[in-house]
Amino acid sequence: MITTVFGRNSPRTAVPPANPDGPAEHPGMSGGLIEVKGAAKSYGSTPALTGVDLRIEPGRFAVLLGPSGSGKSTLLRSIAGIERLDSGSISLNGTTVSSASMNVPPERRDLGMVFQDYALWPHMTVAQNVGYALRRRKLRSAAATMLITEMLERVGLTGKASSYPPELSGGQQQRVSLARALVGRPSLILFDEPLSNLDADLRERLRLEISTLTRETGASALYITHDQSEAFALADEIGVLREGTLEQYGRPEEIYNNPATPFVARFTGVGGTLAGIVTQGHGDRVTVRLGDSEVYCRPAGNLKPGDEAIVQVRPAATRLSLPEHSRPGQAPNHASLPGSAGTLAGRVLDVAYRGRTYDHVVEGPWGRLTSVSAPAGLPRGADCLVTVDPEAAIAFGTTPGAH
Ligand SMILES: Nc1ncnc2c1ncn2[C@@H]1O[C@H](COP(=O)(O)OP(=O)(O)OP(=O)(O)O)[C@@H](O)[C@H]1O
Repeated sequence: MITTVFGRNSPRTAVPPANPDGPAEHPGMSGGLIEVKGAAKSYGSTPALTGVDLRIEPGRFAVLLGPSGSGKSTLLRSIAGIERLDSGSISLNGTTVSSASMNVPPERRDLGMVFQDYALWPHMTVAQNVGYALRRRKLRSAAATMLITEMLERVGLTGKASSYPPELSGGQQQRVSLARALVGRPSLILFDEPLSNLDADLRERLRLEISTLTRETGASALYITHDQSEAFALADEIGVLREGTLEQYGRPEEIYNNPATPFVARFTGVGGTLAGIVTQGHGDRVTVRLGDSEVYCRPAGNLKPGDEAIVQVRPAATRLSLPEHSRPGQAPNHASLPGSAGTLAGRVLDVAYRGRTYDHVVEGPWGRLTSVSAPAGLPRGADCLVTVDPEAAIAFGTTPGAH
């Protein structure tokens, strides 16, 4: 985490950014093109970004997802102009704004920002905070008042124009911050984990408002979070960062269905990672032996028999059933035929009620799956079968040079 006057960790009374707001030069523009090329940045001997390339098309809502310390804030703050790159460049709408030798200040970048800690002026009213974003527009005060009133209405704060930020709840303060970012119609809006300080219910509601209102303005957006469900709920495109490197950037479906690396798969939701040996390939399927069982998977890259592999199983890829000996009178079920999904015999270690379904933790000689869902709960200790859908079980080679 970073602490600066602009940072997420600054206290509620922090001075807001020099310009957390709207367009200085091109009011009324819609989404801008953002191009990041070879962006690198270290803090002393700690690398934060190690050569990131990223292109966000105009009007797209991009989300950067990554664990703590992966470089999300550094990239966002470099795009904002708050941090300087060591090498590489950033351009907005075709104009270079950051490079090793130059750094256009935030207030000249035609962007708005929403921070985790709101960064509102405590001594200004709500209307003045929002109006701060319009100060460069030299609007007549009646026109500015109209824009501010409209914006406050949009974010559900009609009647709070004369309140001061410390008189508002966290959710209301974040709405003021959103109004301030949107009112000037910048071509780019940056979101620095804006929902992290809010409770679950409010997070959900505000997330929807951020999504809807931002898309209505037509602005491009870059949003950082470590929460995969937030990323998938908001994004047109998701970028997954790890240790200062962008491991993959693409549509949510691409990221989920074709994760480029085991890390991307793990960070976007897996219900288990199982280690085994590839025994067969059938075109776009491989068979992986896990102990005395086999599963059928989609290979990430080229895998051949004998390769060591890990299988990342998406939670939606499993189906739970009782073994034959627990279903008297039923014919044997040879589920483990090539081309069909493999079945793993195991035992229920834990079970949790999740509303419409039950989530089971199932263990066997092949490993452990942590999120096996079923409409009815099996008791702890019960023998069971887990059928794995090959479409959502992805095998990555782990033999050096295997792919
Ligand atoms: N001002 C700073 N001084 C020294 N090191 C820093 C500074 N800011 C970031 N770093 C380091 O740079 C790396 C990337 O940090 P960054 O804050 O960009 O990651 P992040 O993904 O946003 O993490 P978090 O979600 O915890 O804020 C980390 O190793 C971090 O410790």
